[in-house]
Amino acid sequence: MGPLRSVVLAGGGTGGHIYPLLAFADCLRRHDPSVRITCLGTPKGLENDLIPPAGYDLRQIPAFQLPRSLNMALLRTPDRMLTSSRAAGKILDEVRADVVVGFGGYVSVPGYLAAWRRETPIVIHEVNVPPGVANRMGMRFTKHVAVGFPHQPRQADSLRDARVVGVPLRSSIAHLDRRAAVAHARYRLGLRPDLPVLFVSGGSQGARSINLAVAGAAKELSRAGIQVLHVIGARNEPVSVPHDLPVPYVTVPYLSEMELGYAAADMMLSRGGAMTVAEVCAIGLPTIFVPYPYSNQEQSRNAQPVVDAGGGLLVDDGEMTPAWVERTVIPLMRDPHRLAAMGHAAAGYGRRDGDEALLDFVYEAATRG
Ligand SMILES: CC(=O)N[C@H]1[C@@H](OP(=O)(O)OP(=O)(O)OC[C@H]2O[C@@H](n3ccc(=O)[nH]c3=O)[C@H](O)[C@@H]2O)O[C@H](CO)[C@@H](O)[C@@H]1O
Repeated sequence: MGPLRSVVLAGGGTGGHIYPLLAFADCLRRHDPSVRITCLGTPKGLENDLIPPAGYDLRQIPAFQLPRSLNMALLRTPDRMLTSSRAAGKILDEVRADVVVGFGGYVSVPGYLAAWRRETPIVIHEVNVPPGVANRMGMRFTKHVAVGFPHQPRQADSLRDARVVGVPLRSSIAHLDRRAAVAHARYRLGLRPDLPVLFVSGGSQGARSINLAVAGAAKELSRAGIQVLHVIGARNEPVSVPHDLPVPYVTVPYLSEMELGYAAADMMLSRGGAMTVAEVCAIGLPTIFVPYPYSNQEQSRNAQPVVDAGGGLLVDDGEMTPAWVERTVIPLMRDPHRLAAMGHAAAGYGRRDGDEALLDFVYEAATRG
């Protein structure tokens, strides 16, 4: 592999764009501690909470609102986007970027534009079908497109020539041995070691419908001897569950050490964000997916292949009621054989080496142009 001296990483807004960026940065640093890594972010995005604590240089460029459609974005290339792209360009020049790797989200667009103007190689990593607006814009400037899942090139024309590399996952998740870590994880989370655990998460923002449905079933779950670990979402109102439940029902606004939740869990109930799908499959955790209903079926498309392989269930958000949770979750959680079979099927769809595969692709793109 040829040497890379300086790499600029762009992606932000939600956890779904930032976590793969960080996992890739870790992989890059592991392979070559001398490579300079610079991340582009906006002043308000979640990247400010996640990237600097992970030890990476985060440079802020001015934020702008990206229209939801590509045509609108191209028609009304707003002044603010140009201002942002000039700011990104200054950073690329200063760090002498060899390559820009973008993970989507509005902050990646100025990075793509600036790199294109300088003829700096661009690599795009996309985890969704269809690709987001930012990455679709970026694809006009590069042929180096990588995707997270094998079904994406079959389902979106724009991804037909993309390389399937998998999804870069945090190494604490990619290398998680659930069986070895379960006792410690349950202890850390205040859960009992001996009873099954349902792990509930609405993605990086939390999900109100899931929160209400599961909390509404708290009494019945508890009566069935099922413990719950429930990530509510930092901006959502707390859920109300009875105080005198006989088994633990633990709620947290956000779980930074997501691997603890994954290790503690026997089953997950979650949104179908692409990172979550990639993570539960990599670790073989059976999951009930409840896709976010307002984003163009993006999340049901993420989860469908896993469900087809037998690794999980797919449920409409509209069905999320306490009665549904009681009817479906309780019998499933009481059936360890079925859970094991689902976990095994999910693992068959997952992979743990997305970071390494993307790194190979980036080296190729940067050295061959
Ligand atoms: C509503 C919406 O548009 N959602 C999109 C958003 O999802 P969003 O960012 O919610 O979801 P993802 O599931 O892709 O990623 C969530 C990430 O946050 C982490 N996490 C979550 C909760 C927590 O307490 N702690 C924690 O660390 C998860 O481990 C995961 O790595 O980006 C995804 C990737 O582009 C898309 O597929 C989703 O459709």
